[in-house]
Amino acid sequence: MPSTPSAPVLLGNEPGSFPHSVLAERHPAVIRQVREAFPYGPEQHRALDALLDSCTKGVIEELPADAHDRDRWQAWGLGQYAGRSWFDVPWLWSESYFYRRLLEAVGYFAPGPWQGIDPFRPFKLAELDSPETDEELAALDALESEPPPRRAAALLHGSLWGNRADLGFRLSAAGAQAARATQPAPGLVADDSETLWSLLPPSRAGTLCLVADNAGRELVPDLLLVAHLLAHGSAERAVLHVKPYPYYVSDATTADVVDAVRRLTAAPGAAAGYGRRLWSALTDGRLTVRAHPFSCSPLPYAAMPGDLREEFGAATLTVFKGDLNYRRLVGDHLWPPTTPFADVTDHFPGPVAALRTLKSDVITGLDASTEAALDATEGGHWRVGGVHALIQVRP
Ligand SMILES: O=P(O)(O)OC[C@@]1(O)O[C@H](CO)[C@@H](O)[C@@H]1O
Repeated sequence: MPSTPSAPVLLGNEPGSFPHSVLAERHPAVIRQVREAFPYGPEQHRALDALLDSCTKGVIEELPADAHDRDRWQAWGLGQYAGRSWFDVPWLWSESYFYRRLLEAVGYFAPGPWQGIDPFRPFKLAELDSPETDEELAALDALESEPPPRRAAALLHGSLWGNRADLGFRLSAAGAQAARATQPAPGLVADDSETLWSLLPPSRAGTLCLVADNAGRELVPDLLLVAHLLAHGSAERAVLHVKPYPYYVSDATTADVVDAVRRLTAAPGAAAGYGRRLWSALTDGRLTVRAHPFSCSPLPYAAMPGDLREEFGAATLTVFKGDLNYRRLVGDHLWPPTTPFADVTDHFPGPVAALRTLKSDVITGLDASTEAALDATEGGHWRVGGVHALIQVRP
């Protein structure tokens, strides 16, 4: 990336900054929420107390000697960061490690009765079963009479704005306020959708990779978009990348994909048809689910391993959903907002797109006039408020 100016890596150690608020306020709230959602035993409560203490006042600790993924975390930088404050290491690293330690505290990894029990599942299911989801699915009926390109555009926007359905974000006051302030639908700060569609013509054979973000009300529209693209020949195959374990509260795992597809098949109207098509695409291999360990890595995608690089390199297009995936795609730096998206993604091995609502300080690819207008009307809040969105593509 020779022409890209360097920019500072985001850390969480500046009081008053968004990253600091996530470490100091959102993480304790996540611990509280999880503790209240399950009848955990004394050992788990003690482990949650210890994590709360460590992540707010203590230092990053090594994983237990017998942890199944100790070597992996060493390779991802644990040796370098152990002993340092959670606030002084790269913010992305600190957040990812928090979720890893939270799962350990509730017994998610250890053989025993709590192994594999997703501590965020009650919140994800509540959202999937909500009346809002019913309404969104009912809206599909009206789309049926639209010509396929208009339907595709509507489904793309459904998937994009579905990214507001992020349960971690709603844990912070700013997030809740932003969700209220978003009526009617706010504008896009960058829109490369024409380029995106040019990479997915109806006759094109090829593989679409979609790197999913949140379960529930984001994953459902993601799946609807994938079903449409498969049905209309824009992709011969699709690969849905999900998280291998629960992460950032509402990130989608394989279990969440199953819940979402079952929700669709059981719905009335057109939604059930989408569900049946997805079910058969999963069954015959046109749609596959991948849960690569790197999906929960604390590192940017520039550092992805060879197998993933090969896979993305062979895809017609890879779509990254959501704020965190955007941070990992472009690098978690405080870039000047006009830094070209093509420059910060030139490490990526194939055509790549980002669909994201803006919920953190990282931003690239803006016009100078757009940046100036946003700053003038909203101060810095537009970066983190979840009110704006972008569609960016590097062919
Ligand atoms: O990736 P998502 O679900 O769109 O958003 C993730 C998020 O809520 O969590 C991070 C802070 O904890 C930020 O990247 C962003 O605010």
